[in-house]
Amino acid sequence: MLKSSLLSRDFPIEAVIVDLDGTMVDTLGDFTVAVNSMLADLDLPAIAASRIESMVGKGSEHLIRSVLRHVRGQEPDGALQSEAWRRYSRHYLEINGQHASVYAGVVDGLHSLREAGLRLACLTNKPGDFARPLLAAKGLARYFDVVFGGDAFERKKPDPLPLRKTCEVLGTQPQRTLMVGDSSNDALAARAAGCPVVLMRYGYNHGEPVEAVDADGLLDSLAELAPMLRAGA
Ligand SMILES: O=C(O)COP(=O)(O)O
Ligand SMILES: [Mg+2]
Repeated sequence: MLKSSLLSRDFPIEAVIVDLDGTMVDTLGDFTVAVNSMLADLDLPAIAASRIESMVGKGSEHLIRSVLRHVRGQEPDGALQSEAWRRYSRHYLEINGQHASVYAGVVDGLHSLREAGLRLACLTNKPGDFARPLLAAKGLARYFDVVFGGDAFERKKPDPLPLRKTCEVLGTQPQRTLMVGDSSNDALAARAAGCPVVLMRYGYNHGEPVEAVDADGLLDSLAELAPMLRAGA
């Protein structure tokens, strides 16, 4: 269901910025395998996928820090953090996409948005070197004019900077650029940047119900979006 403000004739949507993890691809399996391989290397105990799910969303450095804090019960020092990061990124790149699946409706949804003449950007907090091969492996890269990872700009979502910069590159105003995400990170960044925002109900919202997040609508499938935008144009 979308709020009517999103369908305003004053600001028709010209471009869509799409989040990656939890929005287009269910990557929890990849995160779990890479994190637990890293923990095994460091002789640390494994962590459950359900726990990892609540730690995903603020980029890989944040994930590693949260995992180490959880399994050791204390803040990791810089040396452990960098060794963990080195091992995690090696494992992640080895298995990238093998334990991940594209959510139902994503391919149809992206195809329809392009058919409707909208420009598309992928903006994720995942490092760009992880995101680009994943999009390519899942056949999603072709839909995007640009792809920005969490290391593309000085700050990540929930800071509005990545959305503002992406709008600049797309050549669209924030009010005409819709953010599609799955978490409060995406919604906070969009609100602060002045972009309308819709969230998928099925993603990872730091273990919190997504219904509680301030957004312009919630979707069960990305395939619902283009017909809704067309109806409001
Ligand atoms: O890698 C993460 O932490 C989450 O990435 P996302 O911004 O695509 O949800
Ligand atoms: Mg996400």
